Formats: sequence, C-alpha cells, structure tokens
Amino acid sequence: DAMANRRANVIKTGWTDASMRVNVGVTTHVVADRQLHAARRKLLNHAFSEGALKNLEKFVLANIREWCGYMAEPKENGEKDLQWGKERDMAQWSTNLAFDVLGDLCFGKSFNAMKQGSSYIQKLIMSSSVFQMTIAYLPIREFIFPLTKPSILFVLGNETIKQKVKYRQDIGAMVQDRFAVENSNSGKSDHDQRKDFFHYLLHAKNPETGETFKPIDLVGEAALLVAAGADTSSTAMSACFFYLVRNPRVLRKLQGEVRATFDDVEEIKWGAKLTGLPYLRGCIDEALRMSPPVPGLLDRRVLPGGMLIDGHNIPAGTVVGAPTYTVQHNEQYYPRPFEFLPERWVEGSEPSVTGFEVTPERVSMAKSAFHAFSSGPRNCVGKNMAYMEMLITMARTMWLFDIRLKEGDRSGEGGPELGPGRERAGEYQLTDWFISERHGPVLEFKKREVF
Ligand code: HEM
Repeated sequence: DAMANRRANVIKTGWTDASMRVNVGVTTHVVADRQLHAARRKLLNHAFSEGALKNLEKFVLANIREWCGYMAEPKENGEKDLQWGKERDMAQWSTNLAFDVLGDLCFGKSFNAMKQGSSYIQKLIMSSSVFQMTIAYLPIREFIFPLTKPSILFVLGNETIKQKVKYRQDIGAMVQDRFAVENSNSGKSDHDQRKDFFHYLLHAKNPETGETFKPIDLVGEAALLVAAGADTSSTAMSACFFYLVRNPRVLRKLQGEVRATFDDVEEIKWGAKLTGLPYLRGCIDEALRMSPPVPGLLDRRVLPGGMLIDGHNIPAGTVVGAPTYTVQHNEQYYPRPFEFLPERWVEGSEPSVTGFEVTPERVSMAKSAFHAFSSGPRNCVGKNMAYMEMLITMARTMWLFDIRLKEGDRSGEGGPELGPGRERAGEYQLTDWFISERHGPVLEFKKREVF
C-alpha cells in the first residue's frame, strides 16, 4: 500500500537518498519530492507512449538482428562440435544487447558493446550502484553522508566518481552530435525523421504548464534511461536463458509455440501476434518472478502524520518496504516457489505439470503479487519497452536457434558450498546492489534447419 497508493504518506529513501548525495543533478528516478516527481514523470511518459514505442521499434529490431548474428558465429576450426556456435556468456551478451539498444535510443549512437565488448560505462553503472548501496545502508550513514559529496570524493581519488565525470563529458559530446541530427530532422518528412528517446524527451511538454526538460536535465534523463534500462532487461533475459536450458520440457514447449506461430523470423515484431503468445509471456514473467532484476527493498520513509498499514499505526520516520524477491517467493501466492513453472501464468494449464489447479483466481493472485516493475506512481516507466525488447529477443532466438548449456557450465548457479541463502543448486544467483550482479549461463547456439 505504501508503494501502490498515490496518496500514501511516504517518500523514497535508502538507495535513492544516497544517489541524491553522490550525484550532481536530479533525475526523475531519485527526486524525492512527490510533486516535483509527478511533473517530471509527465514529461518522461512522452518517450514511452504507444506511438513512441512504434517508432522506437526499428532501432530495437536492428540491434536484436545484430545480436542474433553474434549468437550464430561459428566456432574456430579445430574445435569440437562445429555445428554449434561460439560459447556466449548470457550475463555479458544480454547486457551488451540492452546497452547498445539504449545507446541508440538515448544518444543516437550504439555504444558498440556487441562489437567491442564491455565498456567502462557498463562497469560504471554497476560500480555506482554498489557504492550507493553500500553507503545507503551503513548504520553510521548520517556521519558518512557529508563526506560523499562528488567534489570531496573526486579529491580523495574515488575511481567511480572520476569515471562518472568522464561519462558526463562523453555523453555531452554524443548529445551535441544528436542535436545536429535533430536540427536536420526539420527538413525531413515525418517518416524520415529520427524518432528515438532523445527526440521524445526534447519535444516533451506539459500541456498544462508548458514546462519542458532543460538541456542539463535532458542529458541526465537520457543517462538515467541507460542506467535504469540496461542491467534490468539484461538480468531478465539471462535469467530466462538460465532456466530454459535447465528445463528441457519448458524449452521444447516454448520453441514449439514460437515456431508454430511465425513462418519467418522477420514476422517477429511488436504486435498482437507476439504479445498474445501465452507461454512466451509466461516464461518471461516466471524469470522476472524468480530473478527480479531489482530484487531488494524499495524502501519508503513515512512522513509526519504517520500511516496506517495493514491495521498497524506506523509512526513518522519509520522506513517501510517489502523486498521483491521475498514477495515473489511467497508460497501463498506462488506454490512451489523455487520451481520454474511458466504454466502458473497461463489459465487452465495442466495440473499434472504444476501440481495445482491454475484457476483464473490463482493467475490473478500471482499477477497482483508480481512487483518486478514496482507499482504505483513511481513504478517502472520503461515496462512496455522492456517487454518489447525481451519478447522479440527471446522469440527470435527460439525461432532461429536450438540452444544448449556449455558442457559442465554451472556459472551463476547456487550450491551448498556457497553457504546460507545460496545453497539451492538450480537457482540463478543474484547479488542485490539495487540492480543485480550475476554471472552466466554460458550457452551455445545452433542454427535451426528451416525447410
Ligand atoms: C525487465 C526490465 C526492467 C525492470 C525489471 C525494471 C524495474 C524497475 C523498478 C523496480 C523500478 C522502481 C525503482 C524504484 O522504486 O526505485 C523502475 C523504475 C524505472 N525504470 Fe525500470 N525496469 C526495467 C526496464 C526499464 C527500461 C527498459 C527502462 C528505460 C529504457 C526503465 C526505466 C525506468 C525509469 C526511468 C524508472 C524510474 C521511474 C520513476 O521514478 O518515475 N526501466 N524500474
């Protein structure tokens, strides 16, 4: 209730609080004031409307085609099993894809992660998150916070802050080039104009107040979209691959659904045919349930006046929240919570597979407890864009390739030797730094024979 209810008497705290202190400038994600957030969010929404998504799709598709090309790359001569392609670490390759998509959409230029490998920017997003998470929950954080100003950290030689400054400079240059493209848009027909995130952010206007993004905010918001959209979509896709290769029954069923629906890979696009595939959506939602890319506490601080939550009076200043990983493994909502069962999302699925009746009530309970994208006024603005990317990537991969786990690969998997909380073999391991650190799985791809 503290999250979903627009009028809940709470504000954001924790990681976002730390972010406000460490970073210069404010973005929609971290701004605490609720009215200021609502005004910013109205502008940001422009970039995610249905109309905008239609125009964004061609950039997403171009990157996914390139990604599939890399998955098809053959092994070096002399290696065994030449009909299977090169080994691909999905944690890395899903990030490369998501990252290049966002470079293209936010700054009009791919980051070339697929071509050149991981860049300092990918590492920076993770190291910033680790840094912010560490100081956000220190018991002595009130004493530490004054020392975490960017200027002080820069003098102290903090590498993350130095790289942040470089990132700002680099995206400043990219934005200048992107402005030049926008200026040349004016002479072009509507169809030929480049309509990416940058375009929509630049032209976003609040119809009531006439407010627009200031140029400095525009750069910050574009950088936010890269940080918010890359590791999240990538965790979801690598988790989905992780569970598919460990569950051959599910993999075969998903391949069957996709291959029977589309006659050609180029038919796989954003639209009713794709979004209407129940098992594909079930696989993605099940991966998001078991491995939520933002797995932890989205904490909120109760404001003066307190708040009534579930019959309890919560006094002002209390920090409240429920970690998404925990909610999404609650047996009450998700029977057999540690099993990858896409059928739980599909009404009428065979009880012989699930071990329980998948009634409409059960599906609706599962949907209402699903919080991978958060809920309420501060939920994920990029949800539809993320589904577009995930559905197209997973469907095209299933259509084009057979996939298998590299022999002996256990990267990313839990096990008794890893200690308490990580002992489950077969569970994809996430480390919660607000976004998720993870490894593997390493897969091989084989082009499917299509007659
Ligand atoms: C599977 C993929 C994704 C997941 C699971 C996810 C999850 C989330 C979650 C849990 C939040 C709330 C964070 C909080 O309360 O602090 C959030 C916010 C946000 N997400 Fe996503 N996200 C995903 C993809 C994306 C993409 C692709 C974009 C943009 C390109 C994006 C942009 C944002 C932004 C801008 C916010 C802040 C919204 C606001 O505060 O108003 N996300 N996301």
